[in-house]
Amino acid sequence: MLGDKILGVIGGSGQLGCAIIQGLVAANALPANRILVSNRSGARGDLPDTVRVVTDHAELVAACDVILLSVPPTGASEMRLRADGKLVLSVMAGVTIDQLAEIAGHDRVIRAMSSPAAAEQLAYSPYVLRTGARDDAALTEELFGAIGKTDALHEEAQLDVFTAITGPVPGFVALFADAMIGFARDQGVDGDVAERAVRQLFLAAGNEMGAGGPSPAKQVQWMIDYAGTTAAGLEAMKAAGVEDVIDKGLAAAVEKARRIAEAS
Ligand SMILES: NC(=O)C1=CN([C@@H]2O[C@H](COP(=O)(O)OP(=O)(O)OC[C@H]3O[C@@H](n4cnc5c(N)ncnc54)[C@H](O)[C@@H]3O)[C@@H](O)[C@H]2O)C=CC1
Ligand SMILES: O=C(O)[C@@H]1CCC=N1
Repeated sequence: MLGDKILGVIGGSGQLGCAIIQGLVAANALPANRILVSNRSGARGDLPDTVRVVTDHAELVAACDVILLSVPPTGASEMRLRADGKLVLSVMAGVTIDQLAEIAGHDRVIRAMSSPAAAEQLAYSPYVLRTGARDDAALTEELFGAIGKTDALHEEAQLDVFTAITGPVPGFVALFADAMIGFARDQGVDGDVAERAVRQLFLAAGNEMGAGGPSPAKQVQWMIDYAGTTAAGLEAMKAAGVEDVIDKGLAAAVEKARRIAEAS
């Protein structure tokens, strides 16, 4: 279905738009010659060669069946695509589905979140759709399924939660990794060794968590029940309020995503 369409990515030379295109092409979901990019700053080197780049949105809209918006949210709500009933999707943080309907000029719109892990087909891309796009769920799942995993959400507000937790990659995980590297360095471990060790840990943990198996909550409980060195560390972290700190940080990110709608 998606393979029969022409996809236009507005902002497709940017970090996220380019990663989505790379992932779609790598997954053979869409050949590069069926993708158009419209970008204010022109082409960028790592876009597949046969992606056509234009600077005029009207040219892209006229040529494409499906339009994906991936420009910065500031000022995005002022765009007017006059997309003539064509499916318009967005991966922009904070830009609401009502604003998307204004941008598209109709309500065949889908608001999603994704991440640059799309390039490796490892993004998580949840979405909500407006009534006018209710027949487009299968195509949307094909598109986002090709670049990772996807879910249909029923409450738009939850997209702001995923903007905070799965939009940035490695995002908050990098902070935890850096704290572990810092701890090892403070114990006298060479910086390069500490970094190599922690990168390997996160690779192993990521593979294990991504493969399914017991839930993270069960894994924590097993480590606590094992009553070894890790249990001592986990209990000390919990007693120091690590979960509250994470809650506060993520709540601040969600709040910022919600403020974007007012500012954009
Ligand atoms: N980078 C990330 O990790 C994530 C980004 N997002 C969202 O994706 C969107 C794009 O973000 P990035 O790719 O990081 O930004 P970016 O700054 O790397 O790329 C944006 C691109 O859009 C172009 N552009 C700006 N205004 C334009 C316009 N009016 N018409 C055509 N092109 C225009 C710029 O020249 C630039 O190439 C944002 O809305 C952001 O909230 C969402 C999840 C993760
Ligand atoms: O940090 C950001 O603003 C981008 C948008 C969503 C996730 N990362």
